[in-house]
Amino acid sequence: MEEKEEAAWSAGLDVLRRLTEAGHPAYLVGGCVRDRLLGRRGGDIDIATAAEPTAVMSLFADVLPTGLKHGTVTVREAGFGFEVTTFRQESGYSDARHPDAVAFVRDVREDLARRDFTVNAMAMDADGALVDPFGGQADMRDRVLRAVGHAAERFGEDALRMLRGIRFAAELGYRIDESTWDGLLARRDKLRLVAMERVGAELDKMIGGADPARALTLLSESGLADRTAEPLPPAVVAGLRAAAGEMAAAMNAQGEPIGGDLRWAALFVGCGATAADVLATLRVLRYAGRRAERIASVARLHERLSGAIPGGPFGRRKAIAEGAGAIAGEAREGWIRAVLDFGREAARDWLRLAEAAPSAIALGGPDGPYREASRWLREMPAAAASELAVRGDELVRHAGLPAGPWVARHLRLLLEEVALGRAANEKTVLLAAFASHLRKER
Ligand SMILES: Nc1ccn([C@@H]2O[C@H](COP(=O)(O)OP(=O)(O)OP(=O)(O)O)[C@@H](O)[C@H]2O)c(=O)n1
Repeated sequence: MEEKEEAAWSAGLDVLRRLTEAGHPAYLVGGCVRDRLLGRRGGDIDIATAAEPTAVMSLFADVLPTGLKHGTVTVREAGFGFEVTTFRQESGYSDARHPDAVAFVRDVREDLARRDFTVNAMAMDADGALVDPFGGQADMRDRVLRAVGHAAERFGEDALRMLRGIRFAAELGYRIDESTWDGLLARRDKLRLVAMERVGAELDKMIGGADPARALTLLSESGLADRTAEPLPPAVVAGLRAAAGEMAAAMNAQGEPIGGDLRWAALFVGCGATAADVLATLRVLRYAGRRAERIASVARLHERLSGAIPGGPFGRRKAIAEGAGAIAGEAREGWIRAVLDFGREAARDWLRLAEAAPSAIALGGPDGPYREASRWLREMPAAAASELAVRGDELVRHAGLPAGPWVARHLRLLLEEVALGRAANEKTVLLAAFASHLRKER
């Protein structure tokens, strides 16, 4: 991985040299310079130059006009793509997201002046020399996130920058400069102008980042959490406020770090959001399909286990942890039924959360029954109808009845018996059990 990133970096420098040799000042700019100085690798390598797009296009063989209106072309070099953008100034911003007009300028400093934060407003030439007119290096040293120039203006130009600011502060572990924070508070109502998918993408980076708990705290303190274009469910907003501390345990877990989807699940579970809140939130944030399903399944399973759904098995957890026979048996059965209802995947996800943050997630604390549950899950001979030693069409043939919804119902009955260890997962055993179920139904 590292090798590939170094190869991309040196290909980027080649592009810079080609431009410079043709008489056009050119620099690496923005996030790639910031990350390089911080010793971080990866991410896009962006180039800014005095050359106008037509001049850039004439210099490179493999080049695509990807954003001519904004002065951007994509140069492909050594198998990597680089956005090369003409130095520009922006003006207008009537939608608080995009400039109404851009104008090409001659000096990289003018280009840097339109950027959001000092650490993002540095340029580096092909020899590694920095252009740093706003004190980005000093702010890095002091670990402070500061807007370039007048903060309220920067946030008014593009309201997304408020979320970016919180993300960078959390990711880099920087404090937010006071006048930058004041500027953010002054413009926070503009957040409603930002498309929800953009809000979702920023939140996702915060949750998946280095310090999600801090990001959530800043979101609440700034009031941005209640100012999105489409409201987040009140339970979630309240949860962000209340649970950020507790969630730190789950999301910034000391043990095996958990990935983005599970962190979302941890957040929801930890703030007591219902599965319905979860789905509503993910819909508002435009997280589609499988992801939303995965996160919601964990929340549903947790809801079941915590007894929010009647019959939750982990209610008398202390007794279970102490191994009290009848209650442990009941818990095991409840857990197995929950696994059948929500799937092995959700069960594994939930167990990983429980292990990562026993006090926040696992009902019953560090000694709670999740350890037993892990064993119960491993010992289940089948967790889905497809794992049974008998298929639906065999039941149809055996019964001599036309296929119908009864097939799925009977497969489920057989699955429960197998999963609970009351019947062996063998065809003859299952067909006999099926015959007996049929007789009872008549
Ligand atoms: N709303 C924005 C977005 C970007 N930029 C500028 O454009 C650069 C590149 O933006 P982008 O690639 O979106 O972000 P990065 O800063 O590279 O960081 P990340 O990739 O983590 O989002 C930023 O560094 C910043 O100089 C900005 O001023 N305002």
